[in-house]
Amino acid sequence: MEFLYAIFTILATLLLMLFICFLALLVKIFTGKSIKNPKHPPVAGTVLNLLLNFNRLYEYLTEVAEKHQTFRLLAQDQSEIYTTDARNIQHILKSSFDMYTKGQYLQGIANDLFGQGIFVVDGVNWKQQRKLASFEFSTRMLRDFSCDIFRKNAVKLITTVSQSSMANDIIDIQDLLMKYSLDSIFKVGFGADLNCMEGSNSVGSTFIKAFDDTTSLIYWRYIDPTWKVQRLLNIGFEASLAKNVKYVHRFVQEVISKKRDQMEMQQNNDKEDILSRFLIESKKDPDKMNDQYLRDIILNFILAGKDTTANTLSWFFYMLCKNPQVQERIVQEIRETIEGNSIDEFVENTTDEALEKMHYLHAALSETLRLYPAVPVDGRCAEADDILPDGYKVKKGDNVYYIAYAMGRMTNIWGHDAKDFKPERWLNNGCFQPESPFKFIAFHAGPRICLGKDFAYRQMKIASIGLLRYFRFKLADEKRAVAYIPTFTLHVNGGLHLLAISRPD
Ligand code: HEM
Repeated sequence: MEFLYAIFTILATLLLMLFICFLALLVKIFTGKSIKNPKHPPVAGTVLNLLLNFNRLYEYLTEVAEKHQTFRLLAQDQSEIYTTDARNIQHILKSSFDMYTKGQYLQGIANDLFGQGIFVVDGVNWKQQRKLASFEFSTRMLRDFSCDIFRKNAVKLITTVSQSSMANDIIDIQDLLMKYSLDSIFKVGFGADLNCMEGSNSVGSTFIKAFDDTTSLIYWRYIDPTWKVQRLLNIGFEASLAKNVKYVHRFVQEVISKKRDQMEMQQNNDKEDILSRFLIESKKDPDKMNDQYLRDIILNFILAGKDTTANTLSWFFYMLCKNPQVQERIVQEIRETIEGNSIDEFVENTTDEALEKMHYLHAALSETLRLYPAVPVDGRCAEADDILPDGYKVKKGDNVYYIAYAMGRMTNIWGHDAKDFKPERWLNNGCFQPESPFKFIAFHAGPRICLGKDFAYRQMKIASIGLLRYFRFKLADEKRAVAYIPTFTLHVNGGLHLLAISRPD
């Protein structure tokens, strides 16, 4: 009885909070001076519209963006401005970089998990991490080490798919690719083996689950206006979030301690992984670069590298099943470029040189990211009043978001066939032609453009070349609708179920 009473009290508190938010928004709608002012972006609704359309969030934003290139949704304290205008995007991400930051809103939401990591911080902290990480990412050592890991893991990927193919089993390719990318980023990040793909490490599976649950629950904070109360009372989603964050932090902390001990024992080993290189760097400034700081850096890299590439590859395979002629065209390019008698020899031959020759594959991956950007919506917070290049006013504290998902589908940006999957649009005489990063915004743009872009393309190419060379993929159930779950990245809801048919040599 007492338990039921507690549940009732919690639900009543949450409903009351929602009701207060709703009233606050109503007051704002009827009294807000800027609501009908044409100098401000048109109001398309309130943030409650996001909650009501949660399951089709990006379709909803696309529909509104088709009517207004820039619009806003009212929130309690500020406006949430959304834009698909490349001029505005260049302004917030580059020309007025210092005026648009990650902001306290995002930091308040993401801090519990990502602490002081590169994704969340601004100013001096960001500059220091960016400088260090850019240097590491440009080294030949990291490039060679990571490609070597991608190849070794690609062999495991092919072997796993081969077993399912022989048994005629359905494969959840997204699940497998998640494991592939987590094993890879873990090895490149920490120099440690997680072995998720082989399923030999139950600790690895528990870590993935805790990490995934944590990121979904953090994302929910954008939608749920009652999350702060839940956190304060340690109830509902927030109670489960707190438990998961604790587990993830403890896990990473242990990896760091182990690495430190290992490095002290083996003075002369090659410091190829990112953590070892940051640990060496930390000796120069041990007070600032303490274990917690290193934990935040590494967690941010896992977030950056795991879901983005695995999700993109999943949508890529989905597109190839929907467009079998593109699948065959890629296989033709693979056969023309890379040879090898055994799987090991073939994968070993996916050298940097070979990857660079594969223009059509590069185009097909970019086309996937145009329609299914791994980060579908991203934004910045205005630190001062401003006017966007399209003439609309922004108030200090407003968030300005760009909708990458909508942009890829807009005919005013990509032409009448914007919604079609056409790798050819990226090619000129068979050679890949890059687009302006403010138009093709999947990797962000300006000084904070994705640091792992080349790294990600190499990883995605090595995995897809290996899989497509040995198998033809088709959807296990053509009738099953494929949709996304709205989180930080574009995740296929319920996985992507495929059949892999062995290709003759
Ligand atoms: C298809 C794969 C990927 C896509 C689409 C992608 C996209 C993005 C986007 C949109 C951002 C901007 C986030 C923001 O500041 O709001 C970003 C930042 C970043 N990405 Fe990626 N990413 C991918 C893979 C990777 C990988 C594999 C790594 C590293 C292992 C990586 C490392 C980073 C880092 C460190 C930043 C932060 C840069 C900064 O704030 O200065 N990314 N990425």
